[in-house]
Formats: sequence, C-alpha cells, structure tokens
Amino acid sequence: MKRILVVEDSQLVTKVVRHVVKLDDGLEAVYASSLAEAKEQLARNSGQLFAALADLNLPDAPDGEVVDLILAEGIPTIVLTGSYDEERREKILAKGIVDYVVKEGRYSYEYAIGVVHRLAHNQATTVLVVDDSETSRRYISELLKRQQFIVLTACNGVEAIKLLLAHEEIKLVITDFNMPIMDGIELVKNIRYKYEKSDLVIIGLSGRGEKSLSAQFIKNGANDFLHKPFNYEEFTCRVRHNVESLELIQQIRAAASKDYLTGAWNRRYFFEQAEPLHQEALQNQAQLAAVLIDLDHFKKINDTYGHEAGDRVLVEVANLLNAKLKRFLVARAGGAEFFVLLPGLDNDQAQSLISQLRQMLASRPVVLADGTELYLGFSAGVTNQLCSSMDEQLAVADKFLFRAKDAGRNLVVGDDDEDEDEV
Ligand SMILES: Nc1nc2c(ncn2[C@@H]2O[C@H](COP(=O)(O)OP(=O)(O)OP(=O)(O)O)[C@@H](O)[C@H]2O)c(=O)[nH]1
Repeated sequence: MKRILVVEDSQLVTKVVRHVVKLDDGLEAVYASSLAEAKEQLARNSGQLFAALADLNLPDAPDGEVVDLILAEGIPTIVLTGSYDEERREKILAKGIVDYVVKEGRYSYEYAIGVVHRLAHNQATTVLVVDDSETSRRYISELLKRQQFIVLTACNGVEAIKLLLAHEEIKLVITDFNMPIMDGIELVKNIRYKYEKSDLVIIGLSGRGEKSLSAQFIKNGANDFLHKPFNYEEFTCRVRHNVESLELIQQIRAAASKDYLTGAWNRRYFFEQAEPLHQEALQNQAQLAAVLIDLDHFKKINDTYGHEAGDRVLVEVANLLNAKLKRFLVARAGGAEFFVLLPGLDNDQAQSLISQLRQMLASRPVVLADGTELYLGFSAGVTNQLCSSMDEQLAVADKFLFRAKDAGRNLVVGDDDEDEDEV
C-alpha cells in the first residue's frame, strides 16, 4: 500500500479526492488543508510518503510555498492548480514537480492518481540514456529521475551495448545521434538485431536542423523521436506514452500465454517453449522428460460441490505444481489436465518427482469455501522417449496416462512400467 499526502483547502475537492483514493486498493492518503497541517503530516509520516498532491494556493501559503516544503523532503509532488496560464505553468514546472493537474472535475483527480501509479511502475523501470554530452546526459537523467525511473548512462553506442547486455532489465533507451565511435542510428540498428520493438523501446534524439534524422531513426527501428531542445512536459509525455505502450503489449502477451483461471502457462505457450527445447534435446541427445497429469474423478467434484469448488481445486493444483516444479515448464493443457516438461531429467528421476507430487497432493487436502476438506488424486504418464516431435512424445505420455487411469487411477506410469507404478 502506497501512502500519499493530499494538501487541499477546498472541502469539495478533498471530498472528491477521498472518493477516488477510496476506490483504489493500492493507495491510502493522509490529508492537510493548510501549510501548517502539511508540516504536521510530513513530520508524522516521515519516510512513509510515496508522493504528494498539493494545491498551490492555501490560506497560509498563497504562492505554492507548500510545494517547496514537500519537495525539500524529497517527495515526488503533483501540483493541483485552479487556473492555468503559460507563466504559471513554467514557474511550477521549474520547481521540480512531477506533473501538474488543472482542477476541472473528477477526471483530473483520477488523472493525478494515475500519475502516482505511474511513478510506482517507473520505480521498477530502468532507462538507458546515451549521449556524449555530459550536460545533456545529466539533464535527461534528472528529468527521468523526477519521474522515479532507474537511470543508467552511456557516452557512446559501444558503451550502451555493453550496458544493455549486462542489464537485461533495461526497458527504454534514449539516444542522441551525434556521438563518437558509434552514432545513434548505428546503435539503433545494432540493438534491433537482438531486441524487438515490443521488448525494448528506443527514443532517438535529433537536433534542430537535422529534420531527416527523425525519419531515419524510425526507419531503422526506433519507436519514437524527439527534436532537441525539448521541454520537460514534451519529454515526459513521450516517455510515458512509449513506456505505457510497451507495458500494454507485455500485458497482452502475458494474457495470451496464461490460463485465465489458474494463472499457469497455457497450452499455446507450452508448445511455443517446448518445441525448441525438444529440438535441442534431439540434437544433443539430452534427457527431456514429458509428463501429462490428469486429476482423478474431477467431474465428481463439480457435480458434488459445484463448479466454483472445481475451479478452486484447479487453482490449488496449479499452484502446487508451479511451486514444486519452479525450474521446469508447467502448463494447463485444458480441463483438469496439466503438461510438465522436465529438461535434464531421465525417466526414473521424472517419475520419482511426479510420484512425490502425487503423494503430496493426496496427503494435503484442498479446503473449500465452506470448510470441506478434499483429498485429491491424480494419474500421470511420464516419458523421456524423445520421438520426432513434442506432439509425439506427449502422445506417448498420454498413452501411459490412459494406462494409469485404466489400472485404477492415483498412479504414475512411466517408460519402465509395463503394468503400473505404486498406488
Ligand atoms: N470447475 C471446472 N470444471 C472444468 C473446467 N474445465 C473443464 N472442467 C470439467 O472437468 C471435467 C473433466 O472431467 P474428466 O477429466 O473428463 O473426467 P474425470 O471426472 O476427471 O474422470 P477421470 O479423468 O477419468 O478420472 C468435466 O466435467 C469438465 O466439464 C474448469 O475450468 N472448471
């Protein structure tokens, strides 16, 4: 939970902000209606405030003094202002605030809260700034740090590539064009050999009078560009827009790869990951065990306790498999069936691991919402016969799974079992 300070003397505005904050699970707020109260809240919540929303005009501080007070504590501040004019805008931005919001209705406050959330995301986002000018690097870094980004810097393309290789977490590269050793466009070309646009955002910078550079940046793989000199708002809007687009693509990707109910990987993702691992194992004659797990009498759980109880069981089983098979690939195949891929394990090792899981599940009940304890069993087929494709190997696992069901269920059958595993 992030705690924010809201400094506002209008009761009506405070009421709306309270309402917006209340609807937000990730935020809690403390309130002040004057400079004096703001001082008290800062002292009381020292070290615990993530950000602040502050009105510029307070009865005891009519000229934005409260903003200076909050900024002096190192707290990212979003200014709430009743009126907007160019001179005022320049003045408040120059103070070092994160953003300003003109109080024009509920949407303005939702926007302000959105900025707070953006700051929280930015704290986990690393940006690489590439520029040979120290002044420029420092200026861009300062703008990014105001937005709470983690910032790394490089003074040419070669240094940038070294940093990219050493820091997989970098999500955004902001690069100038004119640099010694490797210019910005060459850097973009090099980066795009390895990183897709949907994995890493690049924003090119081009100076005035070099208009064609912006097009060259984009044509060679940059996501966006900015003409220099730019102002703080122009820069932060572009950065925000690009980072949000990247996050959205990554969310869509994750949603397309995960099973909606259990959060486990889905069938599509499993094959996407498993096929290359299978090919690699074939080429290197390496061990690769594939497993098909199916809960026993799952239909009876739905029929007896309802579909919701069935869902709960599926979630618990997926959680157990994910927790116990962390370094392997686990996916929900559909219904009450799960795929597991165990690279590096021979049949005996895989069979023994899956049997342990079977015993674990059988000895730990899943507790339903009404307190009912359900002891579950599963049957599984395990094989490390590589066959010629992943599909074929899974067909062998499926044949063993069928054998396990046929032999009475609650069993793990593998390559060496002509009949059955332990019951
Ligand atoms: N609650 C719930 N049920 C599901 C879901 N997907 C499939 N099912 C049900 O899961 C059941 C799967 O049953 P089966 O695997 O065919 O049969 P079973 O009762 O487990 O019997 P055996 O596998 O032979 O032991 C069906 O009744 C499906 O309707 C789901 O997402 N949630």
